[in-house]
Amino acid sequence: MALIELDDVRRSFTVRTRAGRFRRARREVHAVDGLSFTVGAGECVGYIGPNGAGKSTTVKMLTGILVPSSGRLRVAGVDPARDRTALARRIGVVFGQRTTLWWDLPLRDSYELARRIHRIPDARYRANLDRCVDLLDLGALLDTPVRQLSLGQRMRGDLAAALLHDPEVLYLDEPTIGLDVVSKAKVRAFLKEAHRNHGTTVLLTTHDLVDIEQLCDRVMVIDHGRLVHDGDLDGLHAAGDSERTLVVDLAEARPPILVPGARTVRVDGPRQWLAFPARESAAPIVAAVAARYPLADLSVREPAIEDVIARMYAGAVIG
Ligand SMILES: Nc1ncnc2c1ncn2[C@@H]1O[C@H](COP(=O)(O)OP(=O)(O)OP(=O)(O)O)[C@@H](O)[C@H]1O
Repeated sequence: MALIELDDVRRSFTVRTRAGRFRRARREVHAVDGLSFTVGAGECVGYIGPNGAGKSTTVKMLTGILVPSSGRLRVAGVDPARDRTALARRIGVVFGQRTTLWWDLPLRDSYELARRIHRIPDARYRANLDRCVDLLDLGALLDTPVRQLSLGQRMRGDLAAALLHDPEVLYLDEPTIGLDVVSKAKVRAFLKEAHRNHGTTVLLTTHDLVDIEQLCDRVMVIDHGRLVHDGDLDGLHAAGDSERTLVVDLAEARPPILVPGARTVRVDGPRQWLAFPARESAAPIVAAVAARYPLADLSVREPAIEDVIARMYAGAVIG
């Protein structure tokens, strides 16, 4: 069953630009320009693209905040713009850069408000709150006003608020942006649990390919308001011929490392950067480096989404 359906959806904005000293010209911006896709119940789909590609405009239409200029759009069978209030009980939204929590109130009070707004039955509310507090490690923070929370704590608080009413669909807009490694891991583990054990359908916007790699089976790429890729992450890497980077810290400075399957692209003292195809495993390269060189540390870096998309265009393998 499709929970999200878009058929030739468009949304334009008229912007005024200065054209000479006294004249102003009107220009149409096609933020979303003929999007068609469906997301099935229980899918976790990455929705990525460069800045200004039309991601936020899509999510705003899916939540009913913006009305499409044309086309057909349904979420759980509902037209979001027409029935925004009914839909609000069935969806959850998390924005990495904005909070839906009450700034001056303790976390606990924001959750209590969510309980009333969504009319969550007592037993279900208590069970869901206990689960979120446990998985997101919120126990010690419940009585802290939101404005005193760190970014990572606040994000965990926001995630709980978005899931207390058991939404069928969850929109996540940059849920790991600005978080440290530990907070990112907590957020990802929680989302995995929500998706696997509760069948929540997730649409995830992010600039971090690790989010996609760990959470999504499918990734859609949007650019200039159009869908330019819909498939798995390996397919995206293959289309873009993209590369990951193995960052190697040797025990001492050495000439460029030579191992099969990777090429050394940079050397800075004992640190060396080795590029290898993103769709290949890092394991044999790590093993070869470890067998031949004295190692102090290793890490693998994902390519930037912008680079993957740029390479897709360079290879003109869009589909
Ligand atoms: N209210 C608006 N008025 C005028 N133009 C807008 C408005 N909202 C979005 N746009 C334009 O529509 C295009 C798509 O914007 P959108 O915010 O959807 O992109 P995005 O993919 O979410 O980008 P980012 O990754 O930077 O958040 C941009 O060119 C943007 O300037």
